[in-house]
Amino acid sequence: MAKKHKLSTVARKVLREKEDQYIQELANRIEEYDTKTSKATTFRELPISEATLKGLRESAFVKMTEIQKESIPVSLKGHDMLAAAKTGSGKTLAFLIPVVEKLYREKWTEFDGLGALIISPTRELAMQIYEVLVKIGRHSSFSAGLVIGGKDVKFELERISRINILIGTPGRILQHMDQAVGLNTSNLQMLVLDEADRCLDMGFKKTLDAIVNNLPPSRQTLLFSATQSQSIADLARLSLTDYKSVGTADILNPADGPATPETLQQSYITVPLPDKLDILFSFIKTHLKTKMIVFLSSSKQVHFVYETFRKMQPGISLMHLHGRQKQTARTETLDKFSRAQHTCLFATDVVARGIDFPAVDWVIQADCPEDVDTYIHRVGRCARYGKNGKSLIMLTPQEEEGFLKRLERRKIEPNKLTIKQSKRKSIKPQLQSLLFKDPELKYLGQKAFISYVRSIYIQKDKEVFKFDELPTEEFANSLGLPGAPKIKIKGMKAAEKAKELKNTSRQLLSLSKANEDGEIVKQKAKEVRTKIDKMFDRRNQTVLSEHYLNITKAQAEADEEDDFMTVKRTDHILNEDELPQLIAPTSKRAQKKALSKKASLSSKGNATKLKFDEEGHAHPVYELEGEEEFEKRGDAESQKRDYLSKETQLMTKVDEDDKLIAKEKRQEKKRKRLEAIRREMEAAMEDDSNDEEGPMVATLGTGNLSDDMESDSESEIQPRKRTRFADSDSDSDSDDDNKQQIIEMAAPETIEDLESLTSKLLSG
Ligand SMILES: Nc1ncnc2c1ncn2[C@@H]1O[C@H](COP(=O)(O)OP(=O)(O)OP(=O)(O)O)[C@@H](O)[C@H]1O
Repeated sequence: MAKKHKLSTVARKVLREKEDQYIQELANRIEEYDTKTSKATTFRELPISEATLKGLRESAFVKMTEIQKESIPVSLKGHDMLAAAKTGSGKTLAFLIPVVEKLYREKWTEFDGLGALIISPTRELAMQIYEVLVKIGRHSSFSAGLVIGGKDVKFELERISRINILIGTPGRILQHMDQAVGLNTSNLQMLVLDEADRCLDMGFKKTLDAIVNNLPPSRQTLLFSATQSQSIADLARLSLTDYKSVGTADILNPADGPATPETLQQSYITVPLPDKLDILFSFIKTHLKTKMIVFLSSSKQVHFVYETFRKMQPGISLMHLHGRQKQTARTETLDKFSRAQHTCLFATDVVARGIDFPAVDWVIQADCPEDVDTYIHRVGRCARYGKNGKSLIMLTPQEEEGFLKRLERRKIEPNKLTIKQSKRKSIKPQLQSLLFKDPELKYLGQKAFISYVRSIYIQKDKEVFKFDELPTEEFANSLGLPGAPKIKIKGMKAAEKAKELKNTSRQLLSLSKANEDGEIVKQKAKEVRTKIDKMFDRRNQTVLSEHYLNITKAQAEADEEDDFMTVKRTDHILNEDELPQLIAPTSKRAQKKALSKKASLSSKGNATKLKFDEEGHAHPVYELEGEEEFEKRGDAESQKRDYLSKETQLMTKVDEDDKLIAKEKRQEKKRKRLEAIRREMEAAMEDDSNDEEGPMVATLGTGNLSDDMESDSESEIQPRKRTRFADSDSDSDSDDDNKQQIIEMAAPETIEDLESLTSKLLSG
């Protein structure tokens, strides 16, 4: 036994020496590789390790894409890099291979701690990078981990110290760095920023600065993106030293052609805002045998369109994905959509960047993106890796000219499409009926309306997004709403504010308009209204007012719109002229009601208030006291002084109490305001792909990602069924040497399994 052990030690020593020699050879080959003259087209021709080559081969990666050919040899040489390449061109491998190779050449082990940090702006993208890393690094001997928020930091701490390659979203990574015994980055060799320009966008800048300040300056840094919207100066902030630019000229210089894939067929249609949903529904109905993504501007839009279209059954499976869903739901949808053949996914820009969905036929941009970069990333979800794909953008007449001009500047010239009249079908009546029947849907509609209007209002590019020209009333109708919910925008002009103030007499107005159920039936001058219309209005009023009450009750609970927009009123059309006056009820029923109220009051005459003494005798509230009794209590002057002093004391006391109450109220209000700001910041980070504050966490070695995501305590994690896998080169576990290559692990079926797979130290 001892002899055997000695032998294997010797064998290991020999192996180690061989490995050292091999690594030295690799280093020499890298040194000798001439990035200008060498014409390697396959991964095999690169100076990279057998372990990585094997991982690549087993994942069917043989030939390199352009960006891979250009960037990998340069990164292998240890240069900092700013790399840009079109969507779907294989950037993920372009940075993962140098990362894996660097640690391999450094003979990194779990005891060396964190060797590489990969930052992605969204959780979904982080998970995807992780999956690719697991595939190509399956024969490498270090661990990888995913930190995307959610699990309490303590839970991750023990595991994080053993991770060699960490992938995560900026917020969560920083959170770990901020821990007293947090992430130890002193040994870090490489930093990668995927979707670098997005990582530098507003909201991430400070976080990234803080992260970078925590990293050793000697590291190698790689920045990758499909667009380079930020200036080079911004990127240099990340202390790129003596960096090489790869592929950036194509992306930055429109003269070299569009920044979109050649295999992408791009088109646009001009659609008035109120017709958008009709056209979208017709489009889906006529493309049932396709896989498409429909981009909308906000989570609420996505939610509303998904819920209503689902009820109208277009004949294709529908899915939805946005930043306000729980991470488990998001992951599940991503997974389902990836596997589906014919389906339609409604999404926000949370999946606009980086996500590699297989075989997407169409990308529909139902709402205009905020800028051309977002356009490029959205359409980049199809036509990936040389495959064909089609995109369609719906532009309102207000947006058309401005946005096409911006696209043209980047050499993107989509074809104009027109819609056949015969294919046009209005879904307005169906939507109205749906919303009429389902108060929740109606509420969603109102929220969708508000968030769309808000999204236009907050756009920076006022030449494209013309808030003042929004056909709000027609748009609200097109969503199935009876009218546009009124929206108050902070910073309104004084005149508009005065107008709002005028509305305070609305209660009076409402009273006289109340029907027998106490509901307010809105009047629309000279408009013929059906019974259904009236019922619809009544329902509408009830639904929103209920929610409105909830919204106004606690400002702190208000969602992000409430910062600068609030639902000001719930009935939709208000004739300002009729506001402050006393209103004569117009309907017969209301007249009758008003009269009967009046009649009943007058018939009762003026009420006299009485009070009862201890014997039960009634007295008027105010009784004149007899003169004798009055004089018994002293002269009038002293009685007056006593009375005044008593009342003053009382008032001082009441005043103090009032002040105390007012102070408490102020403090409460302040607390709520701060709370609202905190929530809003969290929501802003959570939405639009800025997900690092969210509640999800996954670390390598937990064994099951979904358990991590759902459970709050370690104890909730269930043990999994374990399967034995052998290294493909070893076919028996009977002999001791082979036994060393056998790893016990769970069957890799899902991302959770993949994650647990990398937690093991696999032998190379
Ligand atoms: N060398 C290769 N051989 C075969 N397939 C590849 C190769 N490189 C990448 N791919 C495939 O091409 C697709 C796009 O790759 P990837 O997601 O890395 O693109 P990207 O450039 O990062 O796109 P985006 O800018 O949208 O993030 C993926 O499905 C990937 O598996």
